[in-house]
Amino acid sequence: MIKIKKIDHVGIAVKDLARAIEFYEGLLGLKVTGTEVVEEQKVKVAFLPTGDSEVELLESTTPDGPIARFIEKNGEGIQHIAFRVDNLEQVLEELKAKGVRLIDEKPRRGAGGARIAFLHPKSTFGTLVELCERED
Ligand SMILES: C[C@@H](C(=O)O)C(=O)SCCNC(=O)CCNC(=O)[C@H](O)C(C)(C)COP(=O)(O)OP(=O)(O)OC[C@H]1O[C@@H](n2cnc3c(N)ncnc32)[C@H](O)[C@@H]1OP(=O)(O)O
Ligand SMILES: [Co+2]
Repeated sequence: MIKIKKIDHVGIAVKDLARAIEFYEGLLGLKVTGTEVVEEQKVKVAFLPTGDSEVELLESTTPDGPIARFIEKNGEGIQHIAFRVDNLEQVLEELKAKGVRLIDEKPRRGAGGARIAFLHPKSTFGTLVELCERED
């Protein structure tokens, strides 16, 4: 039985990370707790906690990465929602067995040492879903 623990983060695609941070920190009063480049995903990210969940701002590091492609098609905005789970491998196996289209069959390395995997929006009623497992 799959158990979603909480919304881990909401991923927001932006063109200019520094300028987006000026808004989220300067005007909304959130605080960046870490920035990091995740090469495999071709992104530079910043995390800003909001209560029990976080905002993840994502800027593309290349013109052909998933964030660049998303912005090209849709403009800036919410690109994915990430749910926290305990046993990612098992969750992926279970969803696959039930016919859900997985983008990642095996966990990949995400920001902050998390293990992550994406579900295809065609299988999730239009939202790109990230599953992630990490220490609290
Ligand atoms: C660092 C890490 C972390 O948190 O630790 C992250 O978050 S990394 C976050 C960035 N990394 C990722 O997003 C990796 C997973 N994403 C991907 O593999 C890709 O972006 C896909 C989701 C498969 C989309 O690929 P691609 O852009 O090549 O395909 P496409 O444009 O032909 O899109 C196929 C269909 O999916 C839809 N589609 C594409 N991206 C979407 C999105 N973000 N949300 C909802 N729907 C989306 C398109 O509109 C299209 O529908 P129609 O056919 O109806 O037009
Ligand atoms: Co994410």
